[in-house]
Amino acid sequence: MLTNLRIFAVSHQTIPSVHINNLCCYKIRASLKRLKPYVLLGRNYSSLPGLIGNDIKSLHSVINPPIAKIRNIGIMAHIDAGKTTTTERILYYSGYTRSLGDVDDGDTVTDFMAQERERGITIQSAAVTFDWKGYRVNLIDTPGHVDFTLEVERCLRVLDGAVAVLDASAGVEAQTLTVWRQADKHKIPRICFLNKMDKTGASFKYAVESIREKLKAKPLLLQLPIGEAKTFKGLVDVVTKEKLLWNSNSNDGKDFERKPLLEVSDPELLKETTEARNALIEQVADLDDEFADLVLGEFSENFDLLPAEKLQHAIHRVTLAQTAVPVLCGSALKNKGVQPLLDAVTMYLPSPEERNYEFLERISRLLLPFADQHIEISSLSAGNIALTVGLKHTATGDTLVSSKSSALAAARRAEREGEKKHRQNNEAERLLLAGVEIPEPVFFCTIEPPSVAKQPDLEHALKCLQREDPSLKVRLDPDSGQTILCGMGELHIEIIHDRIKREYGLETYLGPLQVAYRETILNSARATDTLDRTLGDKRHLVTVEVEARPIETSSLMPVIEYAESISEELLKVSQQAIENGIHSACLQGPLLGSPVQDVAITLHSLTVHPGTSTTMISACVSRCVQKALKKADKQVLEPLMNLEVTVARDYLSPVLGDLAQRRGNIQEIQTRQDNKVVIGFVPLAEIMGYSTALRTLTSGSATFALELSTYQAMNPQDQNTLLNRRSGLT
Ligand SMILES: Nc1nc2c(ncn2[C@@H]2O[C@H](COP(=O)(O)OP(=O)(O)OP(=O)(O)O)[C@@H](O)[C@H]2O)c(=O)[nH]1
Repeated sequence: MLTNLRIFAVSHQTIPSVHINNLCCYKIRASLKRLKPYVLLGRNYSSLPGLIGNDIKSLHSVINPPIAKIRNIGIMAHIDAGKTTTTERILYYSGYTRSLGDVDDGDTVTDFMAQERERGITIQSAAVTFDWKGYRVNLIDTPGHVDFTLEVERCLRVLDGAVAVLDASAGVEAQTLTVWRQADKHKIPRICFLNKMDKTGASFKYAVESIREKLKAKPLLLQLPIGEAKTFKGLVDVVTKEKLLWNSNSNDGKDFERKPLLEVSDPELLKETTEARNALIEQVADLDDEFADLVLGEFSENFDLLPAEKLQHAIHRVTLAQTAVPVLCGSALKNKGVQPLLDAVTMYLPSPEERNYEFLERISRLLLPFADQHIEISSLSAGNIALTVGLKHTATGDTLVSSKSSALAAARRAEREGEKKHRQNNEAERLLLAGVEIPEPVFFCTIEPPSVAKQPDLEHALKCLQREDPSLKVRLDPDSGQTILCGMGELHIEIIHDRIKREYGLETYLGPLQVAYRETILNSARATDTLDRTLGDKRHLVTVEVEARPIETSSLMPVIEYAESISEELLKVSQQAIENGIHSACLQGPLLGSPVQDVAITLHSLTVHPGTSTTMISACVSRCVQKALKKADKQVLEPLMNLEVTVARDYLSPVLGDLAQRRGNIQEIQTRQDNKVVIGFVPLAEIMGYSTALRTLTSGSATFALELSTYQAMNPQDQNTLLNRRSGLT
C-alpha cells in the first residue's frame, strides 16, 4: 500500500519510457549479472530463479539509514576529466558492481544510454545508490559536454554536495568553470578530485594553482601525491600523516596499505607532510573560529598533538560554509585514490539535514534507481533520492511539496508569470528549490515524420522529450507549417533525433542545421493600421497606432508602454489582447523571421468598435507592430560564442590561422604545460562542424569548449550575404 510517501525531493530523472514499461522480471534479472542482488520488499519476487543468494543485501538497510548517514552527491567536471571512470571505480569498491566498467570499452553502469556507450560520453545524469562504511551515498554522474548544461543544472538542485573531478594535467578547464558557477548558484559544498595523476604532464601544483586562480577558491590540501605522471604510485594523507601505497600487483586497486610516516623510513616525506599539515591547520583556523580557539588554546605549541578528528570536524564545517574546498588526488584509471575520496565524501560533505531542506510528497509509485535499472519500493525516508513516474503536470524544474504546501507551489508558478509580490513571501522562498536556468537554444532545424499519419506520434515524442529536457524547444513555422527543433548544439539535436528513433520507433528527417539569429531595430518608427471585418452579423473594427524604438537593455521581451490618452477602461478589457499581439509580432522579425530583441513598443492610440472580439484586437496590434518594425532600420544579431581551444604547441599556428578565417577574435593565449590554450570569441555560424575540422588540423590532439557569450550585431557585408543566401539570391 502506498500512501503518504515522504521523500526529500523528486529527482526528475530521465527514464526512457521503454525502461519504465518494461520494469519486469527479465530486466531485474539482467541487472543482477553485474549487481549484487537486493531483497525486494513489498513485491513477491521470491520465486525468481537465482534472485536470492547468500550475499543478499537487505534493501531495507539501504533505504532507511539515519539521515546523518546519507550523502546526496553529484560528480561534475569538464568533458573527459574522468567522471564516469571515477564513478565506475566507486561502484566497484563499494561492492555494487562485480567488475570494473570501462568508458573506452563502452560497458559502464552510469553511461547507460546507447548513444553514451557508443560515443563514450555522458549525456543524461545517471543516479546510483551504494553504501560506504555505514553511509548511504546517492550519487549522480553528470554530463560534461556543453550541449547538456541543463542536465547538470537540474541535478545540482537536489544535491547536498558535489565532487568536482579535474584532469590534473589540465587543471581548471572551461566547463569546470561553468559547472562551478552553477554549483555556486545552488550553494553546494564541494570537494575537488585531481584525477589522472598518472598522465604525462600531470601536475598537482599546477592544478591546485588553477583552482586558486580560476575558481577563486581556497584549496585545502588534504593529500599530497607520491610521484607524478609515470612515477605516481600513491598519496599522503596530510590530516593523519599517513602514506597510502597501492600494491603494484593488484589489478583492481582494492589492495592498498595505509602506514604512518616515520622519521626512520621517510624523513623527507614526513618533513614535507608536517609542513603541509601545519599550513592546513593555520588555513582552517583562519576560516573557523571554533577551531581557531582550540588551536590557539591547547595546541598552539605543537600542532602535531592536534588529533586528526578535530581537524576533520573543522574541515567539514569549512566545507559546509563553502569558505574553502578540500582537494584530493589520484588516478581513477589506474585505480589509485578512489577509496580515500569516498572517505572524504562521507567525512566532509554534508548530510541532507545539515542542508536544511524539508520536502514531502504524495505520489503513487516510487522507484529506487540504479542507472537504467529501477526497483519499486514501498517507502523512503527523508534525505533520499528516488524516482517517481507518471506525474502528468510536473516538468523539469518544478518543486514538489506536500499537499499542505501546494499553495506555495502555486505561488511559484504565479511568481514565474511575473507576479513579483510573491517574491516577498520568505516562507515560499525557503521551501522552494531554485528553478533551473534554461539556456537559450542557438541552433534549429526542421524535423519531419516519415509520413503525415505519423505526425501525432512525432508530436507525442517531442512533448515527452521536452518535459525532461526544457533546453529543447519545439515550434511550428507559421509560414511552412513545418515542425522546428531548437537545441543547444549539433550534438544535442543529433542525440534527440537518435532518441526519437530508438525510444519511439520513429525514423524522422532533419533539415539542415541553422543558426538561431535575432533581430533588432536601430531607430524609431511609427505605424497605423485598421482592421475591419464582418463575421456573420457582427462587425469587428479596430484602429491602432504604435511606435517601435530601440532600447539599451538586452532583453528578448519587448518593453510595452501606453500613451496617456489610452483610457484605463479600455485597457481593463483589452490589455491582455494588446500584449499578446505585441509579443507575437516580436517573435517574427521582418528580416529573417527571427525573434526581435531590445525594443520598446508604445501604443499611441486604440479605437475599438463595440462588439469587436479580443482576437481581432490582437491581430490588428500584431500587424501594426510588424509594420512599424519593417519601417525602421533593421539589424541582424548573431550568437557569439566563447571559445577555448587546448592544443599542442606544434599545432597552434594552423589553429590560429583557421580561427582567423572563421571571423574569430582571439583574446588570450595561455600556456598550460606543453599545451597552448587559445581563448576568444567566434560567431556560431562559423563554428559548425568545428570538431571535425579541428581533429583534422591537429591530428586529433586538440579539444575545445564553446559557450554562448552574447548576441552581437553583424557587419553590413556579412548581414547582406546572409540575407541574400536566405532569400535564395546566392
Ligand atoms: N590517464 C588517465 N586517463 C583517464 C583517467 N580517468 C579517465 N581517463 C580516461 O579519460 C577519458 C575520459 O574518461 P571518462 O570517465 O569518460 O570522462 P568523463 O568525465 O565521464 O567524460 P564525459 O562523460 O564525456 O563528460 C577515457 O578515455 C578514460 O579512460 C585517469 O585517471 N588517468
